[in-house]
Amino acid sequence: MAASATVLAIGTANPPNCYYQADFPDFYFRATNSDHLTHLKHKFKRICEKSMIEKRYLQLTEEILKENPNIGAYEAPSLDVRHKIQVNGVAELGKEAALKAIQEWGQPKSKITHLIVCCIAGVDMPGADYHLTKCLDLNPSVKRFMFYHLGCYAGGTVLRLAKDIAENNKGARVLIVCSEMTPICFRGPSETHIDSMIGQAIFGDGAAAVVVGANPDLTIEKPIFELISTAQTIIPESDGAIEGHLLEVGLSFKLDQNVPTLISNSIEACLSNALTPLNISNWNSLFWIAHPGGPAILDHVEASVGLKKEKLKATRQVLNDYGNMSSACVFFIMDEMRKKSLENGQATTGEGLEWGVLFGFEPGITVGTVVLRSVPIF
Ligand SMILES: CC(=O)CC(=O)SCCNC(=O)CCNC(=O)[C@H](O)C(C)(C)COP(=O)(O)OP(=O)(O)OC[C@H]1O[C@@H](n2cnc3c(N)ncnc32)[C@H](O)[C@@H]1OP(=O)(O)O
Repeated sequence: MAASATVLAIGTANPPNCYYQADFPDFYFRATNSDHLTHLKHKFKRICEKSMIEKRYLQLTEEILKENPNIGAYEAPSLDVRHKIQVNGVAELGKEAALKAIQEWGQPKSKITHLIVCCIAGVDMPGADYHLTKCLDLNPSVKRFMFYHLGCYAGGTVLRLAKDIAENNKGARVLIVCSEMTPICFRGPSETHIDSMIGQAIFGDGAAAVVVGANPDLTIEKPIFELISTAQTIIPESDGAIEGHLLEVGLSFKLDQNVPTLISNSIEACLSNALTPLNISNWNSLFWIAHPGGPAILDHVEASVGLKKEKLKATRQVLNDYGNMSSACVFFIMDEMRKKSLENGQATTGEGLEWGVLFGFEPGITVGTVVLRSVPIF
């Protein structure tokens, strides 16, 4: 095995409350006391129907919303209560995912040398990295990195950092935890802020954890994907297309209607930059792990680079089963892909293919790219 960093284990977790998309408009309008806005409810139903999501998991329940009506208002001071729910929530969900990853890795926690934690919500001091170190009983001297408020490209960002750490610190084993929760941005509907309603229709809660290390000891460790190279870029002329502002009323999202076009217009250049060094120019020869921002983005990407339908199968499956869980999504897709590859008797963890690409994107619009190499399945 080459010296590139490898993903050695993956764990995922979701809150227990499962919401079926078919029932969500009724729940959302009832729980936010908005049933009288019938025109908006019809529009929200249309958006949910087109979301290509079957179900999502959310920490918020009708009970919590009844007890804290300001969370369900469109615009009411509610940061304190949202914060209270999330500071513990992100650490607890992250812990569940981390324990699963550590269990799969099969090595003692004391071997974890670095911890990278990433979440949009729950900004606090000390941060979720501190709480996870404590509640996972990691070495108190574990080297910690905390990323708050990045958004969906962060899956690529944390892999880039983990790769650099693992390849430049002999024996390093890096635990990444991405824990994403939506109470920070849940709010009632508004006629003048349809893109906020799109967020309510697509975002879900979930956490993912992975262990990354270079030069794995193949007698006790089992690589899943190799991390070959990483890149990040800002899409031209995309200023302000995706924004998130943390306000007294919670996190307020702006999603321009041309986001799918902006992303799909830039994808070819990102692929060329990442894969020309490997002499790869046939995008259908790759396995794909694309952050599922929304079905329109996936459709536009497919069309713009001529992808065959099956290329985004794992991505679409995760969108269908969990919605858009921001930075955690790409790790759910990695997990789905390696499991399906095994189940289907394919030769590698990447649907039988050798090379793959991982994409994340976020406010900026920033695109993060990671070139992956699969591992043979014996
Ligand atoms: C959290 C992060 O950090 C990063 C992220 O992932 S950000 C999230 C990025 N995702 C997106 O921007 C969502 C991309 N959009 C989509 O996937 C799809 O447009 C969708 C699921 C929302 C709707 O599906 P669609 O096939 O496009 O349906 P379409 O009929 O065009 O749109 C449904 C309605 O929503 C409206 N709409 C769609 N996108 C909109 C937008 N960005 N702003 C306002 N309205 C919008 C349409 O005008 C339409 O309204 P009517 O029914 O009244 O005509």
